[in-house]
Amino acid sequence: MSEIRLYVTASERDAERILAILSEVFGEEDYVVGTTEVDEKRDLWEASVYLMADEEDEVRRRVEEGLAQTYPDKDIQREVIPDVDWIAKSLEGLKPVRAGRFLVHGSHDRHKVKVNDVAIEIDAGQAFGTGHHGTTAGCLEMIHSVARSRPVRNALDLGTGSGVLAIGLRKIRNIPILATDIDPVAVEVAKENARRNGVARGLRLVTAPGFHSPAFAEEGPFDLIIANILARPLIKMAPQLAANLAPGGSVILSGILAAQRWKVLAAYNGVKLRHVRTLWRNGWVTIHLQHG
Ligand SMILES: C[S@@+](CC[C@H](N)C(=O)[O-])C[C@H]1O[C@@H](n2cnc3c(N)ncnc32)[C@H](O)[C@@H]1O
Repeated sequence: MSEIRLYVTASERDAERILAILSEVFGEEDYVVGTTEVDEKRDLWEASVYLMADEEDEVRRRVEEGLAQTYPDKDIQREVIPDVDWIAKSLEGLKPVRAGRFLVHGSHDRHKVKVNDVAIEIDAGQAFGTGHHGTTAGCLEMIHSVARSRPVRNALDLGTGSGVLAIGLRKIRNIPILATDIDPVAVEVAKENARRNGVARGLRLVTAPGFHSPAFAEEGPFDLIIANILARPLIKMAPQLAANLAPGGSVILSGILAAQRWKVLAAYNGVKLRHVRTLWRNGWVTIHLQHG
């Protein structure tokens, strides 16, 4: 189901006030709210709430009621963040992308791989993850740094898409990896990509929504869990994700807009995962958390 952003455009001061109103309206509920700067010179900001499409009428009514007293004339705008957007985004530009030691490239750019590159060959297709999106590149960079600094004996890539992250990790660490996706088409694409990159052995690919598969208990708990999904499902999954993490393990989260990061961090602090590092790429953040 698509995610929706309802937002109001205002000056920085008003956007902060509107954010306070939205925080009051939605309190401890599971909605991500935040402000984003749109145009510094014109002092234009957006205060937003993120929700699932089937909640739109109800959430819009509550936003209207919340703003009625102080901002009765503010226009509530909407943006659809459809799943298909992930694929469209991943098709943007097909030049090779560097992230850490990784070079993600299409088959037409095989000749551009240099000696020290860890090459991941992915052709744009039906699954998200060619390396062009800030979240994928951020995860690859973070995987490189975590794998270098911590013992990682097994890993989970939740929401694997094209398989790019699992393939990258398998290329630098000869460890068992479970990679899952809610979308069976993505799982098939990832299997093909794993074969093409010569890392099919040791990489188990499974179709599963969230943590609903016996594969997690069979392969886990994991020293490293990578999940590049959206902020809201990540927040919901925090307890299950923590339960599948080995003691002292690391988590890499992405798919999070900069304005959403505090809420994600709060959810994960609640399950005893502490913040280690945040990487920023094109308005998206990738977060490294550690158990204990
Ligand atoms: C942003 S893409 C990330 C793909 C790849 N890991 C990357 O970093 O480029 C998110 C992927 O998560 C999958 N996904 C979304 N919700 C999921 C869920 N609840 N459980 C498992 N996979 C999910 C989507 O089908 C999609 O392939």
